[in-house]
Amino acid sequence: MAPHAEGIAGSANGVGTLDNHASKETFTVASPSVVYTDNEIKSKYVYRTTDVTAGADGKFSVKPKETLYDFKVERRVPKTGVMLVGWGGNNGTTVTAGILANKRGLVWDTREGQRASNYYGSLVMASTVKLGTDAKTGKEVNIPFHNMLPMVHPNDLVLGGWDISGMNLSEAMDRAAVLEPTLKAQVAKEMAQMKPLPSIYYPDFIAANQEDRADNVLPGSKASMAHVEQIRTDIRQFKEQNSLDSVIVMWTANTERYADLVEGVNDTAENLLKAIEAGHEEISPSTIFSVACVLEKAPFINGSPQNTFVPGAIEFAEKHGAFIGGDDFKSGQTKMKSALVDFLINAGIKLTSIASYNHLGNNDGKNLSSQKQFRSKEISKSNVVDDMVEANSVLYKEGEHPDHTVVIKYMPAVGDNKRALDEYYAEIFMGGHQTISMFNVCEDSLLASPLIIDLVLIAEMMTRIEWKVDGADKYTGFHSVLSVLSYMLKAPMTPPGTPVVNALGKQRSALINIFRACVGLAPESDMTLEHKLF
Ligand SMILES: NC(=O)c1ccc[n+]([C@@H]2O[C@H](COP(=O)([O-])OP(=O)(O)OC[C@H]3O[C@@H](n4cnc5c(N)ncnc54)[C@H](O)[C@@H]3O)[C@@H](O)[C@H]2O)c1
Ligand SMILES: O=P([O-])([O-])O[C@@H]1[C@@H](O)[C@H](O)[C@@H](O)[C@H](O)[C@@H]1O
Repeated sequence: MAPHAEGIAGSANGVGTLDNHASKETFTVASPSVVYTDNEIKSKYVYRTTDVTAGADGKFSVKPKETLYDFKVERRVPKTGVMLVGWGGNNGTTVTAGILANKRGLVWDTREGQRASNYYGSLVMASTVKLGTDAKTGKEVNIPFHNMLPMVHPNDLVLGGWDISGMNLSEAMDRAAVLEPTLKAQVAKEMAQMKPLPSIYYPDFIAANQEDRADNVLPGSKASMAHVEQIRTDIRQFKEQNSLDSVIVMWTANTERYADLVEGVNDTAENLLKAIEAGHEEISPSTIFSVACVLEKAPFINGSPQNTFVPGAIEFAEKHGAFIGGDDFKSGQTKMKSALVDFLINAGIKLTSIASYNHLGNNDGKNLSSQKQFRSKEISKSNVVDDMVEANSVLYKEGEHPDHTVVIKYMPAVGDNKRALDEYYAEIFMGGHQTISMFNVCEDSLLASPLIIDLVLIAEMMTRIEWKVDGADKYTGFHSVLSVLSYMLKAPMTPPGTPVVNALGKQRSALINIFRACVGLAPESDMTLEHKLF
């Protein structure tokens, strides 16, 4: 039997009892619209939008609209496992060591003195949200985002996964060269017990320079239902061996080339299954994982830029009511871009060119040194400004957009410490120009690992939220494509036909206000009229 993935035991004391660090419910909503039972939080929520209709005269008719929704949140926090595809990589080893260190409260020596475990860079674990204002003092009351709803705590996550490299996680952590030796030494023994499951390897989808790592692969070098069934078995065994209630699967393996969209092959769910059975060359390993996860009802998130979710894969997820999300962690250079572009354009400054260069020396960079894999990344890094540009018809005519170039170079010497150099060039008042140059050293895996945690915690939370229009009989889940994950992703997937939002501020507000709605709270508008109308 294939070696099973030894996860991190989901307990602080290592004897199987789950030290439940789940979010402490630090508030109760006192409202007739919110009902708490032992198992659920039920809320009635008035969703207010504004319908706009363009008249023949070019003027808009604007009509406020109200929809009453019922939300239901399951309060019981499940024992949750995470299976990483690419577990032996820089991100996989770093996030595993990070969770282990946090679970054990490790501190370690560095040249700059002692450092302690934390979850910095995680929106869920290290950012706060405004709950409201103090009824007496009028001061803002802010709470950790993690406490908005009953969420899994990352310390309780059980980790496992697959890798085409059979190296145990301690050796792989050394190979990644991300963490301090004094920290690695404290987790090495436990990580040496963790061995990735053999994975699917179709050489044509990743760079040829990855071949020397591929010593832990399943038989077969192209799509087959046997691969789907093996991944399903792996997920079931992992769940059973660790007594898990749920499993989330995350692709943090190498960037694949784009799959060609071929009618009759990956355009529909039915054709996709047939193409897998026929061993079609255009079915990628990541798409095989997505099909297997859908069949196991394990949410599957793509942290890389390739088009894993071909139309047939999306339709397959929709048909099974399973959750998928992606694409491509938004960790450093692009996260900065989506914030800066949001600021510049919303300040009425006409951005006219963006030059985005970076070089890095990790294995991701090595894989991206191959043109087809780079192309996947170039696409995800380039589309991140589209919605912000299209929203401003004062600055940009129809179809007009800033020049935008993306360059990535592989420079082994810098390892995981990616150097991002950006230039933003803009037109300002009366023919002036503004040039913003930025040199941003991103320790890539230390920026991406907290995003992996956020994606897992939020995706898991979304499996425990249901909704219905008030008066309807049955509750149902959110759409299969979890666009609520967009804040963590460069090329956010949305339900087919719905708009993509890349503006970082809007993405964060959407997530927070959806969580607020689940406990019957109005969106946070920051109007603070209570401080203006008196
Ligand atoms: N800041 C970041 O690190 C960042 C940001 C955005 C996106 N990403 C993406 O995340 C992914 C992982 O990044 P990384 O730095 O950890 O890369 P990495 O190369 O260190 O790790 C990838 C791992 O995937 C394994 N692998 C390749 N194909 C596989 C398969 N079919 N099944 C299982 N394992 C497979 C490799 O052996 C390797 O261990 C890359 O696609 C990268 O583009 C990373
Ligand atoms: O989020 P971000 O820093 O723009 O994106 C990063 C790129 O700049 C880098 O070249 C690539 O190797 C990483 O995988 C990641 O995608």
